[in-house]
Amino acid sequence: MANWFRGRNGRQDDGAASRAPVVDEASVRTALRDVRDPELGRDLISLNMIRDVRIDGASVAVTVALTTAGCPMKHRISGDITDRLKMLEGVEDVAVDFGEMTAQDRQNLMVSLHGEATELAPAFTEESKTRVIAVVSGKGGVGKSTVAVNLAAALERAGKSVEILDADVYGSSIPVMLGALEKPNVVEGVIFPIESPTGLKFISMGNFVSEGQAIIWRAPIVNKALTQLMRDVYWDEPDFIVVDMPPGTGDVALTVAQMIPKAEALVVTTPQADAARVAAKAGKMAVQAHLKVIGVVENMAYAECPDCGKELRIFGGNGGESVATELASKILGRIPIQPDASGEPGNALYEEGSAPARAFDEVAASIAAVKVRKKLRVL
Ligand SMILES: Nc1ncnc2c1ncn2[C@@H]1O[C@H](COP(=O)(O)OP(=O)(O)OP(=O)(O)O)[C@@H](O)[C@H]1O
Repeated sequence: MANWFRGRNGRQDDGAASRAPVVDEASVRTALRDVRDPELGRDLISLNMIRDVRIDGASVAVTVALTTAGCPMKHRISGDITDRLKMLEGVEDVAVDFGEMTAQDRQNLMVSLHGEATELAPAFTEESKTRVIAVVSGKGGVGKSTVAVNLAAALERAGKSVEILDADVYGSSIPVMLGALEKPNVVEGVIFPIESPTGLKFISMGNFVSEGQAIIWRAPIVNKALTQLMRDVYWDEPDFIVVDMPPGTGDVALTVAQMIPKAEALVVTTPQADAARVAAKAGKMAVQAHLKVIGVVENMAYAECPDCGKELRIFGGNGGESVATELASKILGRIPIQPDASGEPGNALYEEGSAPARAFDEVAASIAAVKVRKKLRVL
């Protein structure tokens, strides 16, 4: 504990007798609830990382127990603590010391992050407040992934916390769409969602394989991998998890639907009759797996005439209406064709206020307005 009271400015206590504290320990601990571990996403107090608080006059020193002594986030944590504690009235110097968690501490931490050894992470259980929106489609290429990421962004704009699970293992496009191709952090067997440049958190099998590498696993292996994503990823029990489902009515889509019976299916179609026919089938499969169909999104519904602003129905058909009727559901949104915001890596999100973004805001508002009855957590 040498250098105990050394602040960021490097000033050191000269060993003088202790002085009357300007704050008490409870205020320091309350303030530290605002400081999050950048990797684990929770505050340092609830993670039980603050081990010691010492106050001497205007100097405060804290000891932080890290999951591993070589934690690369050390400096950031130290800076965040210093900044926060210096906001307390009277505090002039802050010193941050680091220690390491014991094996038992780490075990306790994992249980608190991850729940007991249940089949799926707490967010996917019936008792959790998290609503799971499974975005399904019949045909590939109708814009299912585009809808998934833009819906997630719209829910965030509406003030909700959101994470994305890319379950479209064979065609995972979310990492490219969000411009985040890095591998996820794995701490003590827990996988942490990746944060895209815009702040959307997601996890995708695409981040575990090298870019361009095709996934050729057979269905049982894929099912196992998906189970792992729903069990071993640290889903922070956000308000919503948006799942980009595999297209169609195949084995993998069915298994995912069966694994999360509390999920609500959002069916994506384009106006064309062939897309609508298979989209309705995919919706029925979701119903068979006991998912509730929450609504239909008609993507590429029209293009806006640049001169007169009128709707130009480029594709014939009224796919959205027919899917909604067949599934006894309703259309939550019609998304216009707007090619210039899409297609480029990291550029799949429509700009806030643009016509498609506004259409997604309406979809998000309708979904957020649904009242869901959840089971009580069994203690
Ligand atoms: N409203 C839209 N306007 C213009 N282009 C769009 C729109 N929606 C999607 N697209 C484009 O269509 C293509 C397919 O979209 P996307 O990848 O979202 O479809 P998907 O149904 O998820 O496909 P897959 O099942 O093959 O993954 C992409 O290039 C995307 O940018």
